[in-house]
Amino acid sequence: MEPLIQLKNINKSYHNDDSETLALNHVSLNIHEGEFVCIMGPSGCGKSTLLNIAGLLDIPSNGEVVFQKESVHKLSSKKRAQLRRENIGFVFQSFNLIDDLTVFENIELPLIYQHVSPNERKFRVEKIMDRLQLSHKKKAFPSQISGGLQQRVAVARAVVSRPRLILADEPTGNLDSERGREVMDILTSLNELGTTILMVTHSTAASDYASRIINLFDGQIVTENLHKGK
Ligand SMILES: Nc1ncnc2c1ncn2[C@@H]1O[C@H](COP(=O)(O)OP(=O)(O)OP(=O)(O)O)[C@@H](O)[C@H]1O
Repeated sequence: MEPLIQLKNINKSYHNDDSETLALNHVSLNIHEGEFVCIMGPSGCGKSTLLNIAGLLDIPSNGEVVFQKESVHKLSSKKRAQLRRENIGFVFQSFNLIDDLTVFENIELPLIYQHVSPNERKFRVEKIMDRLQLSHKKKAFPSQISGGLQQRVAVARAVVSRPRLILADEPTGNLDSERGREVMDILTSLNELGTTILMVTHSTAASDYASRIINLFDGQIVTENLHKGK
């Protein structure tokens, strides 16, 4: 079976003034539909850069990204954005919630992009708010709720449209262990229904949920392990 995402010999450098940082160095990686892959490694080793490239938010300096058989560098940025919107849900550290939309409206947004009917939108948003214990905050604005609640809103928004792929950067980072487990349980149940998950974390409690763990060091993949029992 064709992988959902193929990264072929990717390099990514950032140029600032007269310095250059090689954030990814000859990275090749295939992610298959239905996998739950975790990327780990020390701060600055290139994890977020890898996630941004796999999520079609950024393009590599060299190498090729193939997403659902489409060679991404051949696509216009508009087509790339469309592919992203239709297929990928993001749970990122900066929650990117929209300040002047309520919790309900933030979660509803991906469904509006997908032209889901208002009744179905209400049903799905209420269901996920209930699951993540957010219902009592549905009319609040992001600035009125804690960082942990904002993170759960970001998770709800990422999963409500049932994307084919979820990219998560430290999805449990701002949460206590019980709330963290709730988020991981949701990601796991989506994965069991076929959603592919690519997650970056420092937390071994979170990485325990993955079926494959990839360790990055200094922009390179150093080890890849299939998780026991998965
Ligand atoms: N926009 C940028 N401009 C310049 N350098 C950058 C930029 N983004 C990342 N870098 C550099 O690229 C390298 C990889 O960064 P990246 O954020 O991908 O690492 P990371 O493993 O996700 O780190 P962390 O765990 O701290 O989030 C680092 O040296 C970082 O300083």
